[in-house]
Amino acid sequence: MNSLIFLAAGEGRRVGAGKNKMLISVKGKPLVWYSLKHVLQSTELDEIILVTQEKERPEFEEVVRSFHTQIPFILANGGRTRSESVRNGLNKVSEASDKVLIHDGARPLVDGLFIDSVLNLVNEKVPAVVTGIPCVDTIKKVTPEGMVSMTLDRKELFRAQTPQGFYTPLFRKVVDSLSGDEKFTDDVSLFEYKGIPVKIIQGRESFFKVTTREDVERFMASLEQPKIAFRIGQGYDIHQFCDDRPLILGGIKISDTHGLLGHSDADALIHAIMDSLLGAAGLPDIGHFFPDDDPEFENASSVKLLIRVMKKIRDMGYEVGNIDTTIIAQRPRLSGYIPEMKACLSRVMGITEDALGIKATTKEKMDAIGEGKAIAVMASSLLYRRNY
Ligand SMILES: Nc1ccn([C@@H]2O[C@H](COP(=O)(O)OP(=O)(O)OP(=O)(O)O)[C@@H](O)[C@H]2O)c(=O)n1
Ligand SMILES: C[C@](O)(CO)[C@H](O)COP(=O)(O)O
Repeated sequence: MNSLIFLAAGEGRRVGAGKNKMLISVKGKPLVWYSLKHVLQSTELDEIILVTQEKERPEFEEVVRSFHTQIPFILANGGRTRSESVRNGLNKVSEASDKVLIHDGARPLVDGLFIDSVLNLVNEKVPAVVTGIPCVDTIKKVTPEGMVSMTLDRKELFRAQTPQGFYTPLFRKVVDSLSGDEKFTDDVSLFEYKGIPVKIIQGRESFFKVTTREDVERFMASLEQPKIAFRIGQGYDIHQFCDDRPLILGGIKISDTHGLLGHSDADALIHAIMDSLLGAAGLPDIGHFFPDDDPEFENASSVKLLIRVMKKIRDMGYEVGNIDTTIIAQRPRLSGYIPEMKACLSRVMGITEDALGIKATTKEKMDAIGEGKAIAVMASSLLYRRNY
């Protein structure tokens, strides 16, 4: 059985809102609503121990009711310190609990899948797991007089976050063995103090704790922007056949003659893909970047142009979700070449083969393409960008 102790009994003095920061209203909902919403995305939790100050209980109960969740919520009284609140919460954890997580309610952007992955790591042999962020700043140890006494080796330093997970029977034992006077600022410290190994895994910056007024603003700003921006784009290209050029499609030479007419190597598949990528990124088309009267691009390899387009979109922070294409050609028969095209283009674009669709069809002998005078290609791309 999996339990989570949800800490919400602080005063929020450092935020200075004149009330518990968990009850600050953000877009019409108390901050605790966001934390609980994310915690409730977990599929592994069997009970939540909600630790609150007694006088604030009704407000928290109202938030819990609003979720209409099946997970039992058990209420515990907050203590004078965070550690005391943890103790009180632990006293309410069910006897049958195997694993217990402790989570600061003040980390509203935690996610349920992450909670589940911490739970899955904990067992009798790995009895304590802490999440943290490797330090990127140089860390100074300082004296009370404001002088630097030493510089710590940041390679060995992590900033601890919650959730922190424990094998419940051992956690109970450790908590019972302490006097309660020890000063710990997080929960795995109890295990470190007792010499019990603690595993650390990487948390996420987004799980920051709302501690100051700036953190409240950072949280509000995070609600304004979508976490992932998706962009779609389409591309189309058509080239006439000619007798005296090689036929190159998808970066693959299909024949030495009966190729396509064009300023570059006339690889219509790559051209349509490039236009779809550029369009998705809101950029002008390939004619703008690789003009057909510029000698630089005469007989140019379209693979090389594709590399340049990929760099442009990656520089803007975009990644390819997937690309789908249809080659419309009456001749030659292309199905045998498609695996090679996929291998070549996915390598060039740095995407997996399953992110690239290449299909071929004919025009049933109708119109110029159907008469074998040209090849056309349609492409669609999905780009995404993470907003941090
Ligand atoms: N006696 C306490 C103190 C803290 N917490 C909870 O522990 C988490 C982390 O604590 P902190 O950020 O220090 O919250 P506050 O104590 O509310 O803030 P402050 O120290 O600024 O007063 C918060 O979710 C807080 O509600 C708690 O349950 N009981
Ligand atoms: C547990 C903790 O969130 C890990 O970073 C942190 O130590 C809590 O400290 P606080 O002073 O109670 O906010």
